[in-house]
Amino acid sequence: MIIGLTGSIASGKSTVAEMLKELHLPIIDADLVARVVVEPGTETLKQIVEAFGEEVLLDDGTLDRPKLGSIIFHEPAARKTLNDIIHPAIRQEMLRQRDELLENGSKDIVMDIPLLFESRLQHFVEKILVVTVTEETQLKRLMERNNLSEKEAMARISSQLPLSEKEKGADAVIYNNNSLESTREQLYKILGKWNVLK
Ligand SMILES: CC(C)(COP(=O)(O)OP(=O)(O)OC[C@H]1O[C@@H](n2cnc3c(N)ncnc32)[C@H](O)[C@@H]1O)[C@@H](O)C(=O)NCCC(=O)NCCS
Ligand SMILES: Nc1ncnc2c1ncn2[C@@H]1O[C@H](COP(=O)(O)OP(=O)(O)OP(=O)(O)O)[C@@H](O)[C@H]1O
Repeated sequence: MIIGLTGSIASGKSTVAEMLKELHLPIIDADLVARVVVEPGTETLKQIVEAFGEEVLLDDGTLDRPKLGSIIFHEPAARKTLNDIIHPAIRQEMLRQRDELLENGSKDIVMDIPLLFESRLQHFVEKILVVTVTEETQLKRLMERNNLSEKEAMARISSQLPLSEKEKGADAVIYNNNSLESTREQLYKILGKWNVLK
């Protein structure tokens, strides 16, 4: 079964992905893929520099992620420009990794895709698992984890569909406001129902 793991920024996808890794399930991580496809020398990085200028590069030629983030999380048009450049490359690499895992005999695969709904990638997966939290918890955890002001954190949260909308499109929802044990319990129950935990 191909499981799409999603949620919104700082809702707890990586936390759940870690729990899935402990169960030895293979994970395809869209955020990680998004880093690989912009490594120096790639066509994608070249296009980003053409669109945003040399100032989004660090001295060593790698992408200045905080700089690009500070542009695209505040400007919808700039975000669209970046998405149009980078998303095709991310999709291609994620599908390549999925096909490789299937060829090597993996039956259950997790695709961790933060923008699964925003990018309309529901057809990539067979089941959608949404990790959700209340808005207050999301804001608090994002500010703490990324050391962001409330304004910067809100800009990032507002760049995505509300979690309440994502919950509606889910096959299963994990409520991640409480302890990690509670989250793990919910996860195991869902995997059991889907026959992933035998
Ligand atoms: C803007 C960039 C350089 C900022 O890098 P940074 O290291 O600060 O953040 P990171 O990549 O770890 O992303 C953190 C979270 O931000 C959110 N996010 C990232 N990009 C976007 C976007 N284009 N739109 C909305 N939310 C986004 C996601 O929830 C993601 O999990 C980077 O996020 C990026 O390249 N974004 C475009 C690629 C993308 O859409 N990635 C999301 C997964 S496909
Ligand atoms: N149940 C929990 N209790 C306390 N802290 C938690 C819990 N779940 C996650 N966190 C913390 O909240 C923050 C966000 O979680 P995590 O990094 O898993 O989110 P994410 O959805 O993967 O975010 P992103 O989309 O930005 O990658 C992290 O600092 C994490 O340690």
